[in-house]
Amino acid sequence: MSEVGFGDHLQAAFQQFGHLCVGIDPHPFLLNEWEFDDTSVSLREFSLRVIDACVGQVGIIKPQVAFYERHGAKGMEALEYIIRRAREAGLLVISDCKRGDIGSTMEAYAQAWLTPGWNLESDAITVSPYLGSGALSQTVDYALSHNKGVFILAATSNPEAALLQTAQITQGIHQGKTIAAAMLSDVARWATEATPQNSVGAVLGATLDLPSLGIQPDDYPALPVLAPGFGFQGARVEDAQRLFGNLSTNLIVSETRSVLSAGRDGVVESVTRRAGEVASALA
Ligand SMILES: O=C(O)c1cc(=O)[nH]c(=O)n1[C@@H]1O[C@H](COP(=O)(O)O)[C@@H](O)[C@H]1O
Repeated sequence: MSEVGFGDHLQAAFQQFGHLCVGIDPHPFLLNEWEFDDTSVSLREFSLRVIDACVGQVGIIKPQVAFYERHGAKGMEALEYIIRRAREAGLLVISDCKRGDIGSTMEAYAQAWLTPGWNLESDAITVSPYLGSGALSQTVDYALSHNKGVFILAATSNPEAALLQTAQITQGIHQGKTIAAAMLSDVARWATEATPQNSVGAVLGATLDLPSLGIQPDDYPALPVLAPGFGFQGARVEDAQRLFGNLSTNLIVSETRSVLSAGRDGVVESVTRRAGEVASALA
């Protein structure tokens, strides 16, 4: 019997709840709006409220690790706790830790975040290929052999990224492509070869005009795509099919501030409404 991997859980989440992923980024300004102080205890309480609002409405959450790291060991303890609670409640947890280093160091990060039973065990992580995508091969192998997922940054939503990610490669198998297109091709190759399927994906910002980065979405297989940039950063989910073409099949629509700025009293309504809007946009 074949193993049930991250990709299978992702498909089940899409089918049951649609494509919304609620980011949990406890910005100090959000903590303040939610009438919490800026402490590790508040991080935990804030996150648990978001998790409660998500259970039964969305299938995927994405805690942003940086906001927990801000509080040192106590913040990381809060993160461990909320990841465990979310996974016990049936949510898929993509820990947004954006690790990127040489291969042997990446292996340690993969162990930290993707080992069953370990403190930070998540269902998937985000990683950066900007030390060379080959440096991520152990991470991809580790994730797949533990039925976990990996999302590799290809084209990011922030405007500063363009200078680097639109630069053209002048040698090797990707000669003539932009860096973003080359990264996406590498991710697509891993994604196609991966078993369990749908467990390796790319991060593509929804704020981008992909063709201007040399990326024609319909030229790629329908790999999982984590797409931040909807909502607060300005992209509209109504445009998702047009922006992502074939890649919208397995699109994870990631939103944080647009959903969480509803405040502690409005978050349940906000998550429910947004999940419905995303489901209709990608039906
Ligand atoms: O990997 C990410 O999630 C990510 C990639 C990217 O290209 N742009 C981007 O904004 N993000 C993350 O998505 C979140 C932004 O959420 P919003 O509040 O919806 O803008 C933050 O946690 C970012 O670190």
